Amino acid sequence: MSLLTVSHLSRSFGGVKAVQDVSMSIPLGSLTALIGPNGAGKTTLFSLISGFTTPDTGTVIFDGKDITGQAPHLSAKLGLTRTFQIVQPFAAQTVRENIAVGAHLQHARRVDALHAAETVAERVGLASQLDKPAKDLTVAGRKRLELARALATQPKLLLLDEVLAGLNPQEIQDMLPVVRGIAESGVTVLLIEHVMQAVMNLAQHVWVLAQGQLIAEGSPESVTQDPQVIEAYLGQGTAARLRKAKQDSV
Ligand SMILES: Nc1ncnc2c1ncn2[C@@H]1O[C@H](COP(=O)(O)OP(=O)(O)OP(=O)(O)O)[C@@H](O)[C@H]1O
Repeated sequence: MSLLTVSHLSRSFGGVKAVQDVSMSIPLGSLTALIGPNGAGKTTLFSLISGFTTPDTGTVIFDGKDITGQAPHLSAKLGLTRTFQIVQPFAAQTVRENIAVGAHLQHARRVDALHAAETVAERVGLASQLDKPAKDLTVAGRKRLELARALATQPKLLLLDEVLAGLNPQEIQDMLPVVRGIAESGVTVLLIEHVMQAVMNLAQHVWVLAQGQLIAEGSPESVTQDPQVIEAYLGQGTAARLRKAKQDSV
């Protein structure tokens, strides 16, 4: 069953076709990844799905409802939440209070939101940092906080925008089980990621965007060997050059 169905979604900014006629279907309970070179349209696609940007054409159906162009807080209430590449916590507030902001979507009473924040902190490995001001967190801590705030809204679908960016190899290794754990708890996850090691490690299915268009999809192994994908990342003619280099070397 599809939890999210995007049909023929397009959005231009002036002359730039950021997203062009993109259609995709995200199965309930899946962990999939959206990859593509810089400027491919990945973040714009997230913004179109989550309601931060209105599409020129196309539709977004989430959990059986048409949410095209719907305000982000209404979609979040239905269970669709996204994170942002640039993490902006309330710096002077504690980690607990920051996570509670997300929890308030489902919990009207402050005491309940603060309590829910503690449970979520456990899930992302922030339990020991709950009383720290957010500004005292490391980059890796801030990434976990962003994840926690999103998780606290109790999403059915979580759109993760580069939660591993800026982390060192050890921090990435530490974060992978956190993301996998979220998916295993029943949350459907779609992640934008440049760290290919993480994509290969986590994703069951990969979507590839280039210049606003979906150019490939499939298993991580198949898309990374797709000539069109190699060209999109490394430039025209690369796939043929690589093939020739391989033939010459045998
Ligand atoms: N608000 C905007 N106004 C004008 N142009 C925009 C706007 N948002 C995105 N763009 C343009 O749309 C294109 C797609 O950008 P987008 O940020 O979606 O790509 P991306 O794949 O997320 O890139 P990256 O991997 O570098 O984050 C780019 O050419 C970008 O400059």
